[in-house]
Amino acid sequence: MEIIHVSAECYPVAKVGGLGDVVGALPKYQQQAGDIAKVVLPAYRTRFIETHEFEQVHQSGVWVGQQWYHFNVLKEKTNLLGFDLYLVEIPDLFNSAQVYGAWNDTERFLAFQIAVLDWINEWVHTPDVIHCHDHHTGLIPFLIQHAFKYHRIRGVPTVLTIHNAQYQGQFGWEQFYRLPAFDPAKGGLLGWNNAINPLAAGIKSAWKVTTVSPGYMQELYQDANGLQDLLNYEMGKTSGILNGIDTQVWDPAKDNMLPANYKPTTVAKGKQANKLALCERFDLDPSLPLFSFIGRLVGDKGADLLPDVIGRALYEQAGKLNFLVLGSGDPHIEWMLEQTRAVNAGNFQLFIGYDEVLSHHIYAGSDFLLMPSRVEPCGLNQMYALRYGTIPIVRSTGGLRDTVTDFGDKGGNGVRFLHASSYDVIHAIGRAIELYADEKKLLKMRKANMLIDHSWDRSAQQYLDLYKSLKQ
Ligand SMILES: Nc1ncnc2c1ncn2[C@@H]1O[C@H](COP(=O)(O)OP(=O)(O)O[C@H]2O[C@H](CO)[C@@H](O)[C@H](O)[C@H]2O)[C@@H](O)[C@H]1O
Repeated sequence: MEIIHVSAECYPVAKVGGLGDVVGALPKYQQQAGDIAKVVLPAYRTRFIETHEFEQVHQSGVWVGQQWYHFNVLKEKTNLLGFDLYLVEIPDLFNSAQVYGAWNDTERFLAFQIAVLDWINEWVHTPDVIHCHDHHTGLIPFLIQHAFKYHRIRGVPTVLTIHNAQYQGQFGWEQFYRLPAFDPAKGGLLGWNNAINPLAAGIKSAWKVTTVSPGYMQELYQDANGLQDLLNYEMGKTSGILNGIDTQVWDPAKDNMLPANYKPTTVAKGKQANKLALCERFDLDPSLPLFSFIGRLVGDKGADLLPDVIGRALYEQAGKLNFLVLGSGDPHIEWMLEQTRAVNAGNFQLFIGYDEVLSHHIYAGSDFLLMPSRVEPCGLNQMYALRYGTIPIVRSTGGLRDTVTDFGDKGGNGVRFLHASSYDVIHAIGRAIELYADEKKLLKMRKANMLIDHSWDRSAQQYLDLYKSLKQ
């Protein structure tokens, strides 16, 4: 079976968050299972793209409204990632390393989607399925079915995976002329709430719609940032498939980004060595339990709670714990965290920015990983934490609820709390400090957590079963 993943991110080519991890891993597992998996993404000017070799396999141009853009399709030469990587180079629109947040994002991702379909339309064969990820590729299922120029590939099944329904990519109806000509009777499929909504268009037009955990799918029927009615209407074609993690990239026994490698049997010594190096770098006392946070500093991740949580926990539990935060995002949250550090520097350190190597080191060198997310479709951090013997402390929501159980219950692997409030997070931290004091229990949990299988094998099979169900 030939599967084409179309995405805005793919690790290690271009990664902003968890979407990159998923699109960098799932195709690899599909390829290992004997299928042909290809990934197509825009050619940003990221370090990976600048430092690897590509061959040109196609060149053409697209009209986006009255604007003409030349594009090339480039293929990575060595199959380095374990699957074929194709980049759509549109020099006029993707001319920096920036993935999202450009003033003309709508134009950039529209041109990208049209270029991808134009290219696939020219192939001599057709793929078995086109798998789209998030709203940046959400117009593809609509265009392939209703834009006149794609009639050759009309029958190709499409799957849309929602990694985060908070982001939908809406733009005004006055811009509909930018899309390739389509059957006007079908125009309503593009819209939601008086705007063209690429995520809604994808949900309406894709043959199957998935999201990244069963728990989040259930939540989306109640609240999907305005799309809940649509998801209820389309319920029959929706399902939740839990993300896996790339156990080759995320393996504490072999991870070359760590100062010290370790496995379940050597976790006590290994984690201590990583913690010592981490605490030395950030000037923190290694004898205290280390609570860390890694991620985008946005309200959905509960990052706005961190300044209050850190300030109050360090006051209430003075001298009993340290915090470390790695992330970037909302400038106000960044500023609040800087202020919190200014008065708690001995027990709280902060790295504002994106640093893949440091993130690996924090997963390995921390005792606890905090995830007070308001919304968490799946969450990968808690699975990385489990694999690195770090205890996750999570709000009971979405994929976090599907993967973390409370240590108060038999066989529990982490600490869970209910509300995204400082009070609940601080209470959970208090329970974690008690757990830390029980060395025997902590070690047993760490060892057991490291052995939990969150690899992609099972989920990749679920995707395969889904694709097979689409074969006519
Ligand atoms: N400053 C920083 N420096 C280094 N690394 C950083 C970093 N900030 C984040 N990361 C890394 O980015 C990834 C974040 O993964 P999440 O699953 O939390 O992501 P996100 O919310 O972006 O993705 C969405 O898609 C994913 C995939 O489906 C879902 O799991 C998730 O719930 C959904 O919100 C992890 O690999 C983390 O280590």
